[in-house]
Amino acid sequence: MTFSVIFHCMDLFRFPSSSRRSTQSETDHHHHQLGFLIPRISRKYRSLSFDSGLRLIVSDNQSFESPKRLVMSSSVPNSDRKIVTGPAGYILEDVPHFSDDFPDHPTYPNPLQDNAAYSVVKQYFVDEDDTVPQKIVVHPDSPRGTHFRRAGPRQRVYFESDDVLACIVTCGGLCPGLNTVIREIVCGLSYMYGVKRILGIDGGYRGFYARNTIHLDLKTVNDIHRSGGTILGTSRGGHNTTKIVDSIQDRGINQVYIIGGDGSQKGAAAIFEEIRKRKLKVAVAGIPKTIDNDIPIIDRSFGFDTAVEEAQRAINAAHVEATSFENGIGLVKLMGRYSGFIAMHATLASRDVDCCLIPESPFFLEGSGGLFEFIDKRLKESGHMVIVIAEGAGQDLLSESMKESTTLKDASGNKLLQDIGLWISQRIKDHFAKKMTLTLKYIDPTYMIRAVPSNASDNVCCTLLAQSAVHGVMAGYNGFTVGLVNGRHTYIPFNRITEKQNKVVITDRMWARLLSSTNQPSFMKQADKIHSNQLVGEPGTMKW
Ligand SMILES: Nc1ncnc2c1ncn2[C@@H]1O[C@H](COP(=O)(O)OP(=O)(O)OP(=O)(O)O)[C@@H](O)[C@H]1O
Ligand SMILES: O=P(O)(O)OC[C@H]1O[C@](O)(CO)[C@@H](O)[C@@H]1O
Ligand SMILES: [Mg+2]
Repeated sequence: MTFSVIFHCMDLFRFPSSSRRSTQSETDHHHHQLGFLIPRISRKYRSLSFDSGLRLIVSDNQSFESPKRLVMSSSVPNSDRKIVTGPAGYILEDVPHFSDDFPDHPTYPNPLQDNAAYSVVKQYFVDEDDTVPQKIVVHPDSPRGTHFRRAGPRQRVYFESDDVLACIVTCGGLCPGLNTVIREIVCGLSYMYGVKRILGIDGGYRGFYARNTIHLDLKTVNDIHRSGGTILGTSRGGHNTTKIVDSIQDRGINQVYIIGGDGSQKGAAAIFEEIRKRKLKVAVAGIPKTIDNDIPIIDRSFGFDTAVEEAQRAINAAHVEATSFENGIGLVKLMGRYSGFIAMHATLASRDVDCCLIPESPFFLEGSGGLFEFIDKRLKESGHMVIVIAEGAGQDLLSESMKESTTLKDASGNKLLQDIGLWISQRIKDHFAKKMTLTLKYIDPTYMIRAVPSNASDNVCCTLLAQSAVHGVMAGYNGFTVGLVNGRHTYIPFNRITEKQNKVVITDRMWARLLSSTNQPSFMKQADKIHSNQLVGEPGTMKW
């Protein structure tokens, strides 16, 4: 149920859910019906709660001449989506802010202004109106489209250093850089904002209510960025929103930093909604983490660059094995439960891969246009072959062959995969057994790739993400995931991060680049080709 809100000057009018714009007389009529003043707050937004639980947040610096339309949704869990429109189709998908719920919340000068390291920077604080466009490839008459609030420090903060009790939790699968993000949240809070009380949550979400906390300070995190994994431990499952928020409330925690993938960010959104319902002055910030790069909107997730770089070692080994034997095949399985970004980018980086198989691009084995036909052709051409397959690819073929219909799930509800690498290796060996001498070596570096420390580029990425999260929380922003959008750090509403999974779009130019680098066929049957043409959707968020 969405209410269109037309407001003029200092008043707010609520109209029945319709997108029509009201005439002045109707507006006057509604004004009398809803005639109420909205408490002024110290920011551009003022909030108003109706008994229906709907909360509308409007910006009040509107002049009569330039009425804006604010579309709000009262559907849970995004009860306070803040969408502001502007000229030429400008849309800001803003994030919640402390002042939305606590209009009289005190603010303090940002201690950074007295910090020697930052005082030399001319324009260190981010301007209130700085926003970042989601789409940067535009035409002269394109509408300006969706923007997100730019990350960074603001002039005023909503926490006094000694009042802060922050906690950090890591959830889901491992990813290079987890420890760097933990380290830089601790360093950012300590060095930039003088915060001394920071807790680690032990073992993922369940640690909130089932474990003691871990003390974090500059000393304990000093060199953790050199190790893979997470010093806090992680887990899947165990997200009990009530128990988690009870623990946050009982412990007096007022800042929660959640480092995790798409599942964790959904968990963060649920925690934020519960905190809001309880009217707790607690900030919740998500730092997106996934080796699969399956989180939408952001340019890429931290750890992805390291994972692609690490995958090169396995692909190179596969290439050495394949070229050392007659009709040698080196087959490498990489991570990618639902999204094939690692396999795609590792293949493009290597230039030695003859065939890349990902979950988003269906393939079949037997018959004309199938994988076996292509292997036969490639071995005849060059006598060796390297195949890279994402662990989520071909699961349908495997389930069919094993006559398995039930899909097992992990504690978080993610699909538990069969080992496609082992299965397809056996199928290839069986198929060519009577046709030619073939030597196939199967390499599975999946966990090796995600358990390593982050490389230099990801370390910088982790540092800036962590600092942006700290700046945002201290500035009173709430219920956001921090993320790089077109090279700029932004605060993204949870609902945008959790609305879908980022997948390789096989009608995108990037996939075409891959096909032209491996010269593999599309492996699509005619029916799939028609279906995929219908799939032409948003280009993937990979900005290449
Ligand atoms: N829809 C959801 N609502 C609340 N909590 C969730 C939801 N989905 C997942 N979670 C919780 O978030 C945590 C992490 O989820 P999950 O295991 O899916 O990993 P992830 O965060 O997606 O990371 P990765 O994909 O990198 O493994 C788990 O504790 C899980 O219980
Ligand atoms: O960590 P687990 O439970 O073995 O799950 C492995 C999955 O986690 C990921 O590493 C991240 O989601 C996937 O690439 C992989 O399929
Ligand atoms: Mg996930």
